[in-house]
Formats: sequence, structure tokens, C-alpha cells
Amino acid sequence: MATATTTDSSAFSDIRLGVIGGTGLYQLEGLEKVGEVQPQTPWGKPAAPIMIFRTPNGHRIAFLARHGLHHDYTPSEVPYAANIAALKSIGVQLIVAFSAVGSLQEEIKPGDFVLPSQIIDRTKGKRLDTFFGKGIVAHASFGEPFHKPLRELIYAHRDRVSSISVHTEKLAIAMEGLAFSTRAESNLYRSWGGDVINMTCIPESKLAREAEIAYQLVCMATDYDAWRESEEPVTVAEVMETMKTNAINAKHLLGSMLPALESKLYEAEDPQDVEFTSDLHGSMARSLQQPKEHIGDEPRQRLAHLYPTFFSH
Ligand SMILES: CSC[C@H]1O[C@H](OP(=O)(O)O)[C@H](O)[C@@H]1O
Ligand SMILES: Nc1ncnc2[nH]cnc12
Repeated sequence: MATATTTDSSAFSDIRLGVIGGTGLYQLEGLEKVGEVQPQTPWGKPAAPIMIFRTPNGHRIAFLARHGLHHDYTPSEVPYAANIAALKSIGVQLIVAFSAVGSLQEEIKPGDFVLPSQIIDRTKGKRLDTFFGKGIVAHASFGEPFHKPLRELIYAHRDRVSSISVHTEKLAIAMEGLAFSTRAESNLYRSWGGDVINMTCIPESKLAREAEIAYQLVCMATDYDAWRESEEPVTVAEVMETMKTNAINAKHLLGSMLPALESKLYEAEDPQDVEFTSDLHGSMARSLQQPKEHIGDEPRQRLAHLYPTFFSH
């Protein structure tokens, strides 16, 4: 059962845009909060109540703190599947996900923002990274792990944070943690062409793809990880210090692109008619490996939570 609080009865209708905040970004400031909800999903409850905000244009958008409001979950423990399923269940079609990352390249300075286009997965199989299995098999297309039109839209609004550089089309390494990388690992990732490193973009991006949600990670560089011989390896104190200004820039970037995102997402009366995310609509039905008639009741009910019409025709 969902736990919901609201001061506005229409707070939960027509929410299409979702924002995920990571380390150092636990709320959205400057917008009017109209309610919150923490829906139960077949994968449990999300890490925190999803906060619903009304934009100046009158649309409702959702915000979720990935690790919980007080950073309660480690990157390995974050309930990623519940987070994504809960956002999907309230109507979210597109997610802008913020993440604090280490820089693996000299030209990406702490404070810079990075829009990756690719990921190398160095997580260690500890995390649930699919909604499928247990009687239902589907292989999502993940060659392009992020949503290119969304990435281009975000990049087009980089002028609002002109005091920093915004880098695009970069390679993110997703590591397991909890400890940061050794110098040798950091150098290995550099030799692979890695540009930034974090601990959360797998499985979050993969689950968003399975949920047919357009997803782009906005990385905020906080440190130079461990590869630079001239510097001490990264510490949490360094990350949190840089995040103070990064959080302000995140707010500016989001504020500047919000009207463009709203016009892409909210102009169509029927959410199913949103052109910007139409490449994803129905993509998992096409990724199904089995004939539908061989799928049992439990997986049907579980997946109906994500795709309400999947089994109805
Ligand atoms: C405290 S630094 C390591 C931590 O920061 C990043 O979190 P998030 O991606 O949620 O912003 C990184 O992925 C690690 O979880
Ligand atoms: N150096 C680093 N490694 C992994 N995740 C990070 N998040 C911020 N800095 C990081």
C-alpha cells in the first residue's frame, strides 16, 4: 500500500518527469512541494518518499533521493528496482539522474559536469539489476544505455552553468564500492578510456531501460579519484565539500532546462502520445524471449506493475 501525504488532491496526477538526486542532493529547492508518496512495489518500497513539486508552469514533477533522505543506503544496498518501479508507477516517463563522480581525466575538473553516453559495468553481481527472471525472460537493448535526445537537450542548456565546463559523450565506470578504487584500478579504468567513475549508474540505468523510462545521468565531478600521483586519493570529505557548489549548479541546470523538458513531456494530452520518449514505448514487449502464453500468473502480475497493458492484448 502506498503511503501518501498531500495538501493538494491533484498532486499525484499527470507526473511525467522524474529527478533522482544522489550524494549531496537530497531535495529539490525552489519549487513548490505539493505532496509526497512512497508506493509499495513488487520490489519493495523506494529509498525515500517521492516528493512531488509543482513547476512555475503548473506541471507536477517527482523527486527521489536515491540513497534515502539521510543517505541511509550504501550504493550496493540502494533499492534500485523499487526506486525505478515506484517512479514508473506514478507515471514518470523520463528521469534526469544526478550523481557525484570521480574524474579519471585531467580536463574534467572537480566541479565540472559530465553527460556520459556509455558505461563499463564493474559492479560485482550483488545488486538486483533486472525486473525479469523467475518465469519471464526478456533481453533489453542496452547498447546505448542513456537517452540521446535527453542528453542533447541537457547539453543545449549548459550556458546557465557557464562558470564550469560541461562535457558530453563520455565513458562512465560503475564500480562496486564501498571503498573507493585503488590507484592501480583507477589507472586501469583510465587505460580503458574511462572519463568518470561512480557507484550507482548500474543498475539504475539498466532498470530504467527495462521500465521503458528515458534516462540520462548528469555526473558532477567531485574529485580526481586515486590515479593522480601528485594528490592524495579521494576522501568523503573532499566529495562533500565539492558537492556544495555542485548542488547549486545542479539546481541552475535543472531550472534552465525545465521549460524545454516540460514542453517535450507535457504538451501531449495523453501520456502515451509523448513523442520525445516514444522510442521506448513497447520496447520490452519486443524484447520478450518467450511466447506470452507460457508466462505464469506471478510474473504476469509482477510485470503488470511496470507495463499495465503488456498482457492485456
Ligand atoms: C560519497 S562518494 C561515493 C558515492 O557518491 C556517489 O553517489 P551518487 O551516485 O548517488 O551521487 C557514488 O556513486 C557513490 O555512491
Ligand atoms: N572517486 C569516486 N569513485 C567512485 N564514486 C565516486 N563518487 C564521487 N567520487 C567518486
